[in-house]
Amino acid sequence: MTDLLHHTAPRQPEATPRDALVARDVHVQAGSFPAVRGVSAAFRPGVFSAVIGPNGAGKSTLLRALLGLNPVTGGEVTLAGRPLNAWSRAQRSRQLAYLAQSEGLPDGARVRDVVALGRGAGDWRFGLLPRTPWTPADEAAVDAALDRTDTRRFEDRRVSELSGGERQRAALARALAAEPRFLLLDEPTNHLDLAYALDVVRYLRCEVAGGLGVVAVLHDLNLAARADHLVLLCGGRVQASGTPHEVLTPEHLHAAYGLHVNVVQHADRLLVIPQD
Ligand SMILES: Nc1ncnc2c1ncn2[C@@H]1O[C@H](COP(=O)(O)OP(=O)(O)OP(=O)(O)O)[C@@H](O)[C@H]1O
Repeated sequence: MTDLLHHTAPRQPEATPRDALVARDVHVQAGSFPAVRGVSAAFRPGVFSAVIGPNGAGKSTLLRALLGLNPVTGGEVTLAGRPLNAWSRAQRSRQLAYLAQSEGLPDGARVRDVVALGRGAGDWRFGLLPRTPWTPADEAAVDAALDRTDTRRFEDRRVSELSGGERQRAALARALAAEPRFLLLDEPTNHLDLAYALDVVRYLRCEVAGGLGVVAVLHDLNLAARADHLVLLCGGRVQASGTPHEVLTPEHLHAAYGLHVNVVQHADRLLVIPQD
């Protein structure tokens, strides 16, 4: 526990509030490979956390363990102080939303119907089933998610007619429609141009300001520098965690990526520039 407090937010008196999503000494096997080896980290509502690290560091495996999708083989994950497996699947899915790396969306469906899936209105793999009863609160949550991701203007278009960036925003709207306490995203800016990638980060920042806890796996360190809290993984272990200033140091990045980098302050944030 002491170690956990030290790693997460050393200057904040309440590093692990009661409503946090917490990994304590978590180990996860991926097949026979120990992909996550003793990770401790606390993720809080109202905080934008990013999990960074080189390819194969264990980022996706950790994210799936935080969602209860990968069983932990040691340690535990707790949500609001209760072990994740003490929550029913339905309770858990109301608290934790997931945006996977390659989010499969039903090509033939309208964007609005896809966003409605976030309310549990069916599963596209089994057909778009209307949720019953469908309430005004469900309708309002879909509207709000469309507005907050700027997807309402194409709510009647079919997924097959969207660009990659529009598709990603529709997927984000679907996740937000669930009104989760935490949103966990695996490389949400993958394949997006700079403008779309910044849009996604901007939308996430707004949600965080409204109290959502965001945990995003990010490869782009200059996007990750916009997060509040970073966890740098390497070889399945935490190399460093804390604020961007604490984590994005030439020493930590050299240890994790084997690269020499310069880290400079630009306006109100850090820029990581490889020397090679
Ligand atoms: N089913 C599996 N069987 C064996 N090894 C696996 C399996 N799934 C993942 N691994 C290994 O576990 C390690 C961690 O994988 P993971 O996908 O979590 O890493 P990552 O940090 O998300 O990587 P990337 O940035 O490349 O997406 C990798 O070395 C990977 O090869």
